[in-house]
Amino acid sequence: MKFTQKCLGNISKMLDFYSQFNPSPLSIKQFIDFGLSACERKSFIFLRKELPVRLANIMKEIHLLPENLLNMPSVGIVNNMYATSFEDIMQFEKVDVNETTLDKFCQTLVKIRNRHKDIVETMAQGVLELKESHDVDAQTENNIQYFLDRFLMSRISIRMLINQHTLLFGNELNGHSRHVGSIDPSCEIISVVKDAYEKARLLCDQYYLASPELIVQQHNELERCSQIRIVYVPSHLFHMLFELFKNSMRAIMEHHSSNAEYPAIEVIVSRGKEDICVKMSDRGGGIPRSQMDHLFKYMYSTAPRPTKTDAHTVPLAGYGYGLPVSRLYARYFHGDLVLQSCDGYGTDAIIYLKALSNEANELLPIFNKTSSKFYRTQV
Ligand SMILES: O=C(O)CCCOc1c(F)cc(-c2c(C(=O)NCc3ccc(C(=O)O)cc3)noc2-c2cc(Cl)c(O)cc2O)cc1F
Repeated sequence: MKFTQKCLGNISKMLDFYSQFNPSPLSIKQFIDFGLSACERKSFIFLRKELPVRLANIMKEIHLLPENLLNMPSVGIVNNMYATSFEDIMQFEKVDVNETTLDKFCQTLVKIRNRHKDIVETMAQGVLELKESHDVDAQTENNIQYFLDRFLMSRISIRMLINQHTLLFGNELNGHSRHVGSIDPSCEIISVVKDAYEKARLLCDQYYLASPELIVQQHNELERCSQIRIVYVPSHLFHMLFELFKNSMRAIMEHHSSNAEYPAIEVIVSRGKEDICVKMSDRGGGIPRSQMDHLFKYMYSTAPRPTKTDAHTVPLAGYGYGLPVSRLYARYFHGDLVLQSCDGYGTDAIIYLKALSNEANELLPIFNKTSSKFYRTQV
């Protein structure tokens, strides 16, 4: 069914209302402080407004997408999912706060999280449908890059709010007693590095029957001899590191395919006054400077879906969104992920994280005249 015919029903008025508000970014410190006081009613009151604001902001942006993309079947599915989830939350807009509504709210959040769990793949399928059915000009490609960065960042932020509430107040056990929701107040970075390396090494050994070793060091400028720890979401850090290890291993194994020896991957974790950095260096042959930007492009990297059953699919290859999404995770709390490659030698990937939790604020896309203008006036 054409997108324009899709009936948004009575929610379009509420979408207009809630999209007038800017999302309210929270810092990791605020997440922790709130989580330690853990008041379910306050969380409910905050979320029953903030979740519709964040959903409405990104839904208004979906409606500004180029018609060609908007009418792709998979994009229609995503739009309907968001409309359904928006309606689910609207049920709680004016209800009395009691035990029953709090339990129902938690169940609704879990339902929404499950509904949206494959949205990245569904969106990637929509981009693939567009590539296969239309010529995509530079302006459309730019619009899609701009939109997907914002759409996927919005999704990270909505899942963060849902996870905090369901882990703090739902029946889910987060399995780590000291964690505050999904946040580890004392996340030991080197442990996450080693965990991500071992998981990527498993895939590498399965496909290449060998894998590069890991050399990891740390340099703590502030407290010389102690482990470098951060208040952070371990699953976000794992996601970034796992992606980078897969890419480094793929480059090393392909570049040294005729050798019996493989150069180790070197990781340095450093802590300064402002930043914590995780630098991953490999000798995988590197990429020409002219090709570097492609790695973060959704359109360029949208490869045909790797068939799950095809045993010969390179297990280190995904849908091509691994790197841009990893950079969004780094940027979500005002960090970054950058690549420096030396063609013919190897690649350094650096994850920058805010050392101080009060500076690690959510970076949220805001739907407004500026963002709308971007879709209309791209040259
Ligand atoms: O499918 C996915 O999701 C993973 C998508 C991603 O798949 C890639 C992948 F894992 C690794 C590389 C790659 C190459 C390569 O491949 N070099 C050989 C070549 C030589 C010439 C040219 C050229 O002329 O164009 C291009 C590459 N060299 O360094 C890296 C490299 C890339 C990243 Cl992001 C990293 O963190 C570490 C690395 O060592 C490229 C990928 F693209």
